Amino acid sequence: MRALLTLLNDIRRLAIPYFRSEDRWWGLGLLGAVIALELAYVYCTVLLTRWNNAFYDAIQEKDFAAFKYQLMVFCGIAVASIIVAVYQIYLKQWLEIRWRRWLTRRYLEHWLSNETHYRLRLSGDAADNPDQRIAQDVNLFVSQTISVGVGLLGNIVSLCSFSVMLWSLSGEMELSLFGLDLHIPGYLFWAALIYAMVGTLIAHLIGKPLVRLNFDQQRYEADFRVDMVRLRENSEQVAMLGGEAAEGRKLEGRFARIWENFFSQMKAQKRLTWFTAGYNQISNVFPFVVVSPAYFAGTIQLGILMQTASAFGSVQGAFSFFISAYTTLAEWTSVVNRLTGFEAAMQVAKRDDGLRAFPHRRTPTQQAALSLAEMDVRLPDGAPIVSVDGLSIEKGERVLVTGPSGGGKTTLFRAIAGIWPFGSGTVTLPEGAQVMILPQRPYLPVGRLDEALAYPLEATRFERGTLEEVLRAVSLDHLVPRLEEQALWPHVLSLGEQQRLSIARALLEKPDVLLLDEATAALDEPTEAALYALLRQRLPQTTVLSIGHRATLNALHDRVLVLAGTATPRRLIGSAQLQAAPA
Ligand SMILES: Nc1ncnc2c1ncn2[C@@H]1O[C@H](COP(=O)(O)OP(=O)(O)OP(=O)(O)O)[C@@H](O)[C@H]1O
Repeated sequence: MRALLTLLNDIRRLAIPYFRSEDRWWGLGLLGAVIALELAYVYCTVLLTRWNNAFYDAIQEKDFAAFKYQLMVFCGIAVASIIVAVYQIYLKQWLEIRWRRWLTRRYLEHWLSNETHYRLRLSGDAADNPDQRIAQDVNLFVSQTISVGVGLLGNIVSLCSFSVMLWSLSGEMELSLFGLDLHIPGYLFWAALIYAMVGTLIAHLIGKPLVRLNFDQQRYEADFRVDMVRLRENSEQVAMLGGEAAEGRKLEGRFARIWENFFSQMKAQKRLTWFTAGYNQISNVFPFVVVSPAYFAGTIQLGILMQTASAFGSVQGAFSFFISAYTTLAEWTSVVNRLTGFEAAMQVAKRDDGLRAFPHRRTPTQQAALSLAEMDVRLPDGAPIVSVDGLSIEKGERVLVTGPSGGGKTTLFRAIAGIWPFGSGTVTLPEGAQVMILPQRPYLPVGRLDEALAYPLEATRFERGTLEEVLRAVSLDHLVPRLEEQALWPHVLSLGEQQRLSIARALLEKPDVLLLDEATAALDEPTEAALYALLRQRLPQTTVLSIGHRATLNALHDRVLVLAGTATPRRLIGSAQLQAAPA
């Protein structure tokens, strides 16, 4: 019971915001129309049940005129039902896509703001496959919430209408059991109620494991897909390393989980179907068994028998809505759980005390371009990795950061750029200063080359001449005619070309602080030197911090800082200090 209340509360939390959003009038209008049509549909069913009485009486009485008249009545009810059914589906889908668009935008905004997508990755497995949650779960949530919600309402209304009908029909019948004449008020209603409730309860107990199994299945499917996407993205490396067999084993392993879980799902589904199929068969005759004594005793006409059977079927059908919708409900529950888990993980990732980013203090002064104070950079598990007591770098200064591999240089850069949330300390920058970090392997979005060049700004912000000029400046003249071409650029360009393209990006964006994390490591030394000279010439006001291992880099910088020490955390100190007092 508590689980049900939690589920309902989660659904409310996920669903309500849309109906309070800027799109609420559309949402409420469509929802109102869908509900009205659902009620109209129930009303048509009530009319049809009543029609049974008149129609079968006409047959029993062999009254041909009444029979013909009832056929026309039937046509009227049938046409109305068809129109209602068509528009109900149409408007339901309309509501679905509007709601989904709103919810997808909301999740995308959350996911992309405050580097949440990155922090979620850092925080481990709290929310697996966010892409699946945004693409698939949002879709399922919306469609199932509408269909289950509206279905539930329709079934409650149907239950009430037919219960009243059954109750009044019960008054005309006496129940005789083992020769005893019993008078139980509304006995047909009670019979339907008990029959349906027992069925619902048993189905609930049998179908319970399906919730967990559906949840797991979605997750295993997504893991399998993600691994194949990764393989596709890295297919060249896999081919060069001859890693197909290893990849095959991994994918087989991933698929094995799908296979095993699917079998468990099949078994659980089979158990449930044994029950539901049997239950549905019995439902065909159960009402007749209950009502027939009165018919054979001559108390009621054929029309009443048929109307009662039909009303009985509707009451029991409304009750057993949960039985027939059990798998949908199970899937819906898993979707709701996944979305609530995703929301909670995003909240944690955003929360300041959970994952605190290094505060970026902005100062109006232009004295130091960048200063670090009492930086204590840590790993996600809390282990200290780099410490910087105090460091001040002047505007336009070029500083090289060196140190052992795995020493924490990249992590320090992440902290300076403001995306690394573990640790404490302050990064101070001039007011409005823009920081840009260029990694060793630049990110090139799939699409046109000019878009990849201007990323994350829009290519249209730059004149074509400007884009051509920066390409030429970094010796990528041969790419100038391909600026409008669409391609998988990370696969088409060599790593050195990609690195030159990202230097061209920096030339376009002119950041105040440029962090080069082995951003030229794939280039030959003369080209590397030429690019550093270019940066000095084109961006003289930009403060450049580089990470690099080559000795030739020393001459390209004004100062060298070293991550010193053998134990963690390593301290960042000037190389002069290092010579004076080796750590
Ligand atoms: N997201 C992460 N989760 C856990 N540990 C991490 C994460 N990122 C980095 N580390 C660990 O932090 C340590 C420092 O990594 P970092 O990439 O900062 O080193 P580096 O000095 O730049 O190394 P290299 O010179 O080899 O590029 C490594 O031991 C690495 O495993």
